[in-house]
Amino acid sequence: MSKPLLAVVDLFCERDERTLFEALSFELAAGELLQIEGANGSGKTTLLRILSGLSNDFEGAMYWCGEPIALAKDDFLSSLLYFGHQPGVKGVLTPVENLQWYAAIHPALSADKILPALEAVGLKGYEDVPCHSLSAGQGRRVSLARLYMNTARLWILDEPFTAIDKHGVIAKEALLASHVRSGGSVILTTHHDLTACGPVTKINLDQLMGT
Ligand SMILES: Nc1ncnc2c1ncn2[C@@H]1O[C@H](COP(=O)(O)OP(=O)(O)OP(=O)(O)O)[C@@H](O)[C@H]1O
Repeated sequence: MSKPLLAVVDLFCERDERTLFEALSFELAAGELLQIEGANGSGKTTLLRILSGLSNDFEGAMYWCGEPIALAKDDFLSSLLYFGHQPGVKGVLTPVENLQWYAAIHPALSADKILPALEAVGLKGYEDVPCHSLSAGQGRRVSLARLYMNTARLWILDEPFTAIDKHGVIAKEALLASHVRSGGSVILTTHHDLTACGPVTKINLDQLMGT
């Protein structure tokens, strides 16, 4: 049997002496979409940051393709696209410049896909406008354009649909569906009901903690 892409064993995390989650174990297979649910403050962002290697403030173990994640770090990081709560878009740069910068620092991003990606997120005509002149939703779309440019096996997405209009959400759901169909995996948080992504595995942090 093939090993899971990511395995999480007995994760425990507390902040300010409050347990956010404990005894959290799960496996993520290639081609699986996992939605982390929970109320505001339940620990979704904290969990995603731990899973992405951005926070070491936890107990428990994680495995990447069967290897302890510390030993598989290079492969794990080059296989990961993390989309954080903040758009990560520099206002003084244009959408094209922002994406050129992303492509330069992330090996999973392909620079020749920048213009098609901006068109795919509805920003054709805005390629060379400084991002501080864009709306909140357009700024978020610049960041989301990264998803159209990359081949990372694992996407970890924190509230990717924030500030995105209804048509944009439908398009992003189709993109997630296409990613998992082609064998990619997704872990995301969203308060939207996912209706067009295919099968969704869910973990609810409130239920885990009995709150
Ligand atoms: N660096 C930190 N130091 C101390 N407490 C923190 C830190 N980061 C998060 N917390 C606390 O941990 C709890 C969980 O925060 P987190 O952002 O993970 O929740 P969330 O489920 O993503 O919430 P939301 O749905 O509002 O985005 C909150 O009470 C928050 O105040």
